[in-house]
Amino acid sequence: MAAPRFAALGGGGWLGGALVRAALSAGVIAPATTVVTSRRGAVDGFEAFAGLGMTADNRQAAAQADVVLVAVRPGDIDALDADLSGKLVLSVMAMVPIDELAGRFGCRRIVRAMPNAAAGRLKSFTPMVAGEALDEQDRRFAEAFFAASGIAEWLPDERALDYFTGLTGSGPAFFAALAAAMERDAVARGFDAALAARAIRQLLAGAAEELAGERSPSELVSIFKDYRGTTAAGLTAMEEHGLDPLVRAMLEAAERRAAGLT
Ligand SMILES: NC(=O)C1=CN([C@@H]2O[C@H](COP(=O)(O)OP(=O)(O)OC[C@H]3O[C@@H](n4cnc5c(N)ncnc54)[C@H](O)[C@@H]3O)[C@@H](O)[C@H]2O)C=CC1
Ligand SMILES: O=C(O)[C@@H]1CCC=N1
Repeated sequence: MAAPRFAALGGGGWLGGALVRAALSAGVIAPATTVVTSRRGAVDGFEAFAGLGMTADNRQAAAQADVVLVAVRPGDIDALDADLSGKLVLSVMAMVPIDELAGRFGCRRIVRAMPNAAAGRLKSFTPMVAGEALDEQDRRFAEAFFAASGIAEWLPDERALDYFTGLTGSGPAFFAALAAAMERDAVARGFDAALAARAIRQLLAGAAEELAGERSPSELVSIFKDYRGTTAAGLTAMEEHGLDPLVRAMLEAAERRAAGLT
């Protein structure tokens, strides 16, 4: 697959930058045919990719591209001046549906994708939804682009993407919140904050590797319950204090926000 002319609008940001660097490193796009836009016109983080273009001019960058990534925050979309008609558009913006993208930017070939904060570590889970006008080559390109920063999978429709926006898009923050709560508890019990921080970071790194192994999360929970020891006591307390309803409320709130209902 030859590298297309590519423009990343807002590509200097956290997520856009991670996606573009991953795709450049994987050879899905090429520095000489890629332009990253930012408000200032130049951003750090692309030093390894000689020949890559940078500009503040979204309209011009998009006009010269075949494929356009839109990676600004939803609140910045009104100020985004670009005509994307005739382009393959990849949007990672939460809360901006395909119909709205088509209406604002005049595009028809649209992929909405929802990577997560692990994209920079090439460990994103990235669900994608295809707009109606996509052809097979567009689908293959989107798969290659998002697979460069993790695992990319198609979902059937935007309702499913709204749910996954909470589940895996926001997911890293939910684990961060649990870890931060454990850290706060240790500090409240009088332990040194730096010690608590080191302990929790190592705990998370180890637990993540273990959970990515052969045993599923529910298998691991069940194995630990069988000991009828300290872990089982803590797990039972989690259940008794409403773990499942808490998780349901958390994911429903994120989903409703993704769907524009709150
Ligand atoms: N950070 C995350 O974990 C995830 C973010 N997203 C979506 O990705 C999008 C970007 O999020 P982040 O990268 O986290 O935000 P960010 O704030 O780091 O990046 C957005 C970038 O767009 C730039 N920008 C704003 N207006 C611009 C304009 N008119 N022209 C050129 N550049 C402009 C900003 O200066 C900034 O560098 C959001 O729409 C968000 O919903 C989706 C999934 C996960
Ligand atoms: O919080 C947000 O709105 C975006 C979408 C998923 C992760 N970050």
